[in-house]
Amino acid sequence: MGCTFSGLNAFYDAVNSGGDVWINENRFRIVRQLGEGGFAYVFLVKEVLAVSSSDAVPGGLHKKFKDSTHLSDDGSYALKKVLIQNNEQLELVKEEIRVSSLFSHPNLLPLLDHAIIATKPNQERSWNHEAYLLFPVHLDGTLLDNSKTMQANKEFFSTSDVLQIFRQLCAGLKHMHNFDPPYAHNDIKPGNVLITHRNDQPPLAILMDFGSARPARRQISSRSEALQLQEWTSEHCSAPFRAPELWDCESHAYIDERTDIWSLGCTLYSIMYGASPFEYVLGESGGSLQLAIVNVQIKWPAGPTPPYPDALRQFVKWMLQPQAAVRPNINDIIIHVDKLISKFSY
Ligand SMILES: Nc1ncnc2c1ncn2[C@@H]1O[C@H](COP(=O)(O)OP(=O)(O)OP(=O)(O)O)[C@@H](O)[C@H]1O
Repeated sequence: MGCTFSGLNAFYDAVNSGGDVWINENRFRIVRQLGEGGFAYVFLVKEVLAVSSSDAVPGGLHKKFKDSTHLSDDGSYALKKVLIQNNEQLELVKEEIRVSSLFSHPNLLPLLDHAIIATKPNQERSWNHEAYLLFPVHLDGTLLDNSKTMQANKEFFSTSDVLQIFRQLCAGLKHMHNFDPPYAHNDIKPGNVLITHRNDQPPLAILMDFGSARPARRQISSRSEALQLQEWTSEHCSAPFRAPELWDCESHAYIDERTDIWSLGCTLYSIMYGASPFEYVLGESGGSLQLAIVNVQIKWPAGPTPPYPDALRQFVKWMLQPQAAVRPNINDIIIHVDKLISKFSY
């Protein structure tokens, strides 16, 4: 049994007992593991409803989120368990919880509930912690999972599905970029997009993992600030999707949410071809990912398949503008993708 961590209002009780996990007043049974991250495990869980009670259905979460379109009909959810071994990790999880709770948009994965508990004292005699974050579950996997399966089967998304998936990501990202203050997601990549296949409709795309999201705009005014930014991004922004200005930041620079537009361009390329335009370097001995990115050495697949129109390639190139100051913003991107949708969707 865990010991309740108290100190801030945001912390609630979570108690492990008999294979079930309590998050505040709701109880969940672990069904199976769905995935794994750096210090986290993600499980499929099912809400355990109170028996012999006339109001057992709907469950506690349905009472709490009456209007939410994200709640499941059958009480299934995704539970992320984060292992926390030091204060820095504790602060990072608290920040992930704070930022995840800011946004409300159909294409951004909402945090439904959370709990942080103290477990057992570590060698320094301070407490270890575990955090439990509850999300809607999307069982068709991430865009990365889908791309891998499709590549193995020599399949690819239709032009129409590429554009519709991308349009949804833009809608979610616009919510973050137009927030007051604007937020950058900082880790846009296929592994952070959940996909749900639907009958007679394009796949549903939901952006997740706000662990690296931060207020987007900052003025860099010294060498040490530039190096600090580079160090932070090397830990938080996946390298094949990281914008050039985050690899080699000048001592006087203005950084804004257009770092995400670069990652969005790499993600559009990935929806089409299954990997970042710069990921090929990782497979080549001696190749430098940083050089390929800073010099925008995009490798386009040869051959007629997949048969995407040249307009899509030009769209990717437009987002992969190495000078951030002239890179388009999310509103420009949405205007353009809508034009492409009306031209190429049927
Ligand atoms: N809501 C969900 N529904 C279904 N599967 C999920 C959900 N959330 C996460 N997963 C699965 O768990 C994996 C890890 O989740 P997540 O990316 O949130 O962990 P992380 O620790 O932040 O990972 P990383 O170290 O890559 O940043 C995902 O790649 C996905 O396969």
